[in-house]
Amino acid sequence: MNARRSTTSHHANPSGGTAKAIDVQNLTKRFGKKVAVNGVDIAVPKGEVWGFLGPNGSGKTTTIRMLCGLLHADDGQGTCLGYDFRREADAIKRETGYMTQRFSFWEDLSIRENLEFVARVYGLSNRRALVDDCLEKLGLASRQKQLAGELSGGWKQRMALAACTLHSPKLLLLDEPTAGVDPKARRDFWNEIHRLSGEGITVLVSTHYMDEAERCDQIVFISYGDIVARGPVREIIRQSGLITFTVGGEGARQLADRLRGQPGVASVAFFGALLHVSGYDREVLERALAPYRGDPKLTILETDSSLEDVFIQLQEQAIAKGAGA
Ligand SMILES: Nc1ncnc2c1ncn2[C@@H]1O[C@H](COP(=O)(O)OP(=O)(O)OP(=O)(O)O)[C@@H](O)[C@H]1O
Repeated sequence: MNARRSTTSHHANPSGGTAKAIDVQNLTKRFGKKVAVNGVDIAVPKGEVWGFLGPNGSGKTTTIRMLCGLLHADDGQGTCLGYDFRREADAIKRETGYMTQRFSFWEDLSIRENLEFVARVYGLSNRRALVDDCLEKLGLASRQKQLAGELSGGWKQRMALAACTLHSPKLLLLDEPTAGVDPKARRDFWNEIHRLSGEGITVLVSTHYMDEAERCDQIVFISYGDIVARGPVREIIRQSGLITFTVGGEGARQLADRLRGQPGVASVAFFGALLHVSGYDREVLERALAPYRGDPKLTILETDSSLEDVFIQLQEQAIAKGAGA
């Protein structure tokens, strides 16, 4: 089921159009001969939550770091929060909260001490009240004296979110904020993201989790430095043109190897007890499944392709393109 929030028109600006928090074109970064980000365009309306997806090493972190001025772009133009992203990095940093992949706080300081430290680094006034307010909003007040090093993964991430929102940023760039965090803590974390978005904060969040992608207003899928799909989840699934059948029942598992590589079968994957068999041509796909239709122990049904089906396909296409290049 698509768990997306209903969004966004309430964030439209008074002039009628929807103002952009991020509006960059041709963003490019090379490391030696390697092109990590290859002329990417991203335009995120203010107040929306966008998901940034892609296989490991596809350029998500590099893009995020260029957007907040931590990494110099080799090419590209545009604005972040209305500032020129190449020339006004300091202004962007002041109004942006960036959460890195790795926990980067003092493990031997308490939650409160960490937040007070961050408040000092930002030169914020009225620090005590600010930290109090932030602890309260993020449900950290009762744990404020706990050492950061003793927190579970979920609470660490919550503290990191508190730290990167302390200075009231307008934009949050979150790099895999929930990696390794349990489902309940992930859900709580996402509730916070949506609460912040409700306050008008724009969020770009990278993730490998499909359920998280489905909570975003739109997603951008990047592979080998290129954007290969973008849009609301349903739209990406529709545009993919992918057709999926599920195969269930006794013996379904044994079918996987037989179906893989058959004409018309683009991918075969297990989703719990069901086998998802996907392709682009219904007729050819039906032909591949036809020999098993008569088996009374098997149930073969057409289903909506999931984002994960599409994600796997996009990834395989990108790998094939990379191999052929
Ligand atoms: N400082 C660097 N020097 C050289 N190569 C780098 C550097 N930073 C990133 N890269 C390379 O650039 C490519 C993109 O990396 P990046 O970290 O942006 O990917 P990612 O999509 O964030 O991956 P992950 O999902 O694993 O975090 C990778 O091939 C990576 O090895």
